[in-house]
Amino acid sequence: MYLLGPRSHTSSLTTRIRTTIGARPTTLPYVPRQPRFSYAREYRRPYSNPAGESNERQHGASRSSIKPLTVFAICIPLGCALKWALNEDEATTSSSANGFVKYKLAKKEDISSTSSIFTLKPGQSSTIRTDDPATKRAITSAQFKQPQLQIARNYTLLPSIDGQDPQVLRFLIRKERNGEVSGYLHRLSVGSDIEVRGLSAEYILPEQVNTALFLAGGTGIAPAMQVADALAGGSHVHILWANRRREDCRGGVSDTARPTGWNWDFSGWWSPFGLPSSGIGMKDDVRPADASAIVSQLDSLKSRSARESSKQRQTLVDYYVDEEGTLIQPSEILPLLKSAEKAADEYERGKKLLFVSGPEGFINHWAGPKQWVNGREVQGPLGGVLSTIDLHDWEVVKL
Ligand SMILES: Cc1cc2nc3c(=O)[nH]c(=O)nc-3n(C[C@H](O)[C@H](O)[C@H](O)COP(=O)(O)OP(=O)(O)OC[C@H]3O[C@@H](n4cnc5c(N)ncnc54)[C@H](O)[C@@H]3O)c2cc1C
Repeated sequence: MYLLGPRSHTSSLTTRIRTTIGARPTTLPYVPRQPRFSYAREYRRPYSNPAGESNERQHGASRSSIKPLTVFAICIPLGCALKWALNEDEATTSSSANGFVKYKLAKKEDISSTSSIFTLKPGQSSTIRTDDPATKRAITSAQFKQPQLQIARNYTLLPSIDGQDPQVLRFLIRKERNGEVSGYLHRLSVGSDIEVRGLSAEYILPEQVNTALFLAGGTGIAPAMQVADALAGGSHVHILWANRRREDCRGGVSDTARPTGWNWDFSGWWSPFGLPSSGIGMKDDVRPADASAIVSQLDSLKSRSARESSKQRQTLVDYYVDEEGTLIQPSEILPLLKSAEKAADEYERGKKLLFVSGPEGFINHWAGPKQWVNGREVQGPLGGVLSTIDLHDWEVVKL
């Protein structure tokens, strides 16, 4: 029997709400969500600017004769506007009204033609810390503000790399075609201000995890990396990472041997990304020298787990590339589930978690859509390909 969830737990943890700038700051354990790649538009509050308001009044005043009362009426709003403008930095950097704090875009590292790693450094005094013990076993994301449109989107925090300042934040952000926030972020130059709010937890890992198996699509690798980081050395982690193009996972070499006859004809096999499958077979047996920063970080996570654990608790990564016709097959998942179950019986207990993370189409294909209940998004029943597999006591988590 499979469990989808733990349902009540994850439904509250992974609840997705439309996010407005004016909403309360979100901190653990409250977990707001907004659609990952869903086309739902978020509520937009019209941009209101106290300075603009005062200008209007100023304009109105200039049409009338200048009387002492009028001067007074002009000065007060002008003074307020000036004070607001001068205090703006303080307000946005101190967990203020809307909880956003100012960061500087310190580095933008291209991973592919559509995605980059954004490295953020604190703008002023108040920051979001990545070493908070409360977030140690959580999959966390932060919200980025698009100031002109007054909308915000979630981006999953990448785990720290060796020697990283705990005040620094890193994110893998894909530029969506016509995407409002991702487009805005990708247009920013290094040194620009970015307003960020968070962190919030999408999911908190149970105390005892035996195995975490990830079906990750595209930027869905970020939560997989957080889990691999949190469980390194203590649990078995196996990530199956699917991408549209090789450039997204440049230099990635799969750990698990392929089944014989891997160069099957994939025509007709449904691609979760909607691209035609060419059936040209694996290409990741040759690792270019210039592995992407994400692949390098995955390699570091694998080395760390190998150093810190026995063979049964290692981190493995397999790469799948749409344009190469290598797609995650249901027939590959079953043996992985079985071998993890066998290892669990032999070595130790703990939960067996099967995560599905990535674009909406990817999640729908593997685990069925999430559902909206009373304005909140919940896990919904298990559907898709995984519903046709006997999952025993694996828990499925849609991220
Ligand atoms: C918890 C969580 C974590 C996330 N983590 C990451 C992450 O680490 N990295 C990452 O890159 N993303 C992540 N996302 C997704 C991210 O939050 C955004 O959804 C994504 O960047 C798109 O936002 P946008 O404003 O750029 O695009 P939107 O403006 O919201 O548009 C999204 C897509 O919809 C299309 N679209 C817009 N309007 C319409 C319309 N009317 N009709 C048809 N199509 C339309 C656009 O062309 C675009 O392709 C995460 C989401 C969640 C919920």
